[in-house]
Amino acid sequence: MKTDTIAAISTAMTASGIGIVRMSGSEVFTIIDRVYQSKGKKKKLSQVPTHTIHYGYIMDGDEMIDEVLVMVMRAPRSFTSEDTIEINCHGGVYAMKRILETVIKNGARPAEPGEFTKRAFLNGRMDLSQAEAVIDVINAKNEYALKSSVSQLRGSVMQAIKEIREQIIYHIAFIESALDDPEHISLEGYGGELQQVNNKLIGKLEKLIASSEDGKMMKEGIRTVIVGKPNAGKSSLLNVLVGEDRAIVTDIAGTTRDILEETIQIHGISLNIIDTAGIRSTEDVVEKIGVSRAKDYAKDADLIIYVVDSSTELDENDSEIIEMLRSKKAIILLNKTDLQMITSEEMLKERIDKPVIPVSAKENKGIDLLELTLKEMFFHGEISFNDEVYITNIRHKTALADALSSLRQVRESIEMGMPEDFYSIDLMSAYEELGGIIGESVGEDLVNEIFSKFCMGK
Ligand SMILES: Nc1nc2c(c(=O)[nH]1)N(C=O)[C@@H](CNc1ccc(C(=O)N[C@@H](CCC(=O)O)C(=O)O)cc1)CN2
Ligand SMILES: Nc1nc2c(ncn2[C@@H]2O[C@H](COP(=O)(O)OP(=O)(O)OP(=O)(O)O)[C@@H](O)[C@H]2O)c(=O)[nH]1
Ligand SMILES: [K+]
Repeated sequence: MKTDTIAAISTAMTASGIGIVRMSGSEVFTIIDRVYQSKGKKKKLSQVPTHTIHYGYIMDGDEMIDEVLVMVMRAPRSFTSEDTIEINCHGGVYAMKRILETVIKNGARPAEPGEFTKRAFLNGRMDLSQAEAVIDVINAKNEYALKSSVSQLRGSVMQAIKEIREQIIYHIAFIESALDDPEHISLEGYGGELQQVNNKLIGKLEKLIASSEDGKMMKEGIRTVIVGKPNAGKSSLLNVLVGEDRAIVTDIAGTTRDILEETIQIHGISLNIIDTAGIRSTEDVVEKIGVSRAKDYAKDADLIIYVVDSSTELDENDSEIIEMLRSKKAIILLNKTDLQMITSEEMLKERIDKPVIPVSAKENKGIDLLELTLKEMFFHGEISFNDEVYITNIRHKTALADALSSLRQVRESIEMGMPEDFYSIDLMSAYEELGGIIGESVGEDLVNEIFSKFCMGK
């Protein structure tokens, strides 16, 4: 099949050690033969075997642009399943752009964002859930996000969906053939049998949908607000937490309001700590801004970390904060335990049923217990990737929910003793809704929308 040849810079558009210009399509060999020159000037890359690497130069006519290594991958043994060439050049922005320009001048066209992966999908190398995992791998910011997206990339979601669909289609086929041929295939007692299977499938869908809670936390991190009276040690604690994994700390300047979101990693779990410039710079957090302001920030949070100075007494400000915590997931960090204790763990536990962790920001103590508590609170104590499939994609979750309601409809129809063709209508809806996840009979608009969110060159 003839396809036009696409080209893009696949590495970041900043100066770096090495840059990659990638090409895929029917004409890559014609194009590379025009622009590549080997050291001895004899070698034609159209003649070399697949998965080989070649040293040489990229030429724009007589002009040498850069010294490069070129990788050759022949169809169908490539990421896109098409003939693919990757030019590894020096990672200067200008050098990369010049090479891209040259291959375009010689017959390639600029790729759209995500177009390489889109081709991999359209050529059947991966299903839609795997293609979507590619972007999740790129965006993964912690260990669990990476693990769950690589597992999806390797087909875990696709596999789970396919197994469920196979069972559904089997029963649709059975009902249809029995209805076509009532003399030979009896539907006597079939409702009861289908009900059992259907209940199992409902259970599976429910489990997958439930996994999306964990999945979302893994992928996006836990939205966290730190509250506490002035001088409780919030900044000190944040510094200690940040210090846990300094290399992966990121500062993301918020686009709305003056919110600063800082992501910290606690053994692979991301906490997106929402901090406000306003609150930070005010001397008297609780008094001046009031609990109501803190409540505003806490409203959308997945977690509130309440820092208490154990060397002082609890006062009415603490009482207000404690009230605010009741309806939320919250962890109390009892700080400054290196000092003489006035407020104890027990005193807090009497007032509210939330985990209290004694810590000392000064001496860097108690942070491990925080990690365990987080795991318990958000991941039911364990995060395993052995047989578990995590749904991290909202599109998948929506499709699963739609399929679930179709299967519940089947259950109801069986309970009400409706005729069998009613079952097969709803089974078919579930089948199709699940098919959307893996990209079966999805519209072109949806496919375009999904891939348009990818980066350039992917
Ligand atoms: N340079 C480079 N690095 C990359 C990619 C890429 O496209 N280029 N990838 C893009 O995301 C990822 C790797 N994904 C890839 C998937 C399949 C094939 C491939 O050539 N598959 C062949 C050969 C397999 C084999 O020889 O065993 C095949 O499956 O037939 C290459 C990369 C990450 N790193
Ligand atoms: N002894 C001891 N002192 C601590 C500890 N944690 C923080 N401090 C001290 O307490 C004071 C206040 O700490 P901060 O981290 O600035 O407190 P904060 O809650 O951010 O204060 P505001 O920014 O005013 O809200 C500083 O002098 C810290 O050095 C601790 O664990 N032990
Ligand atoms: K301070």
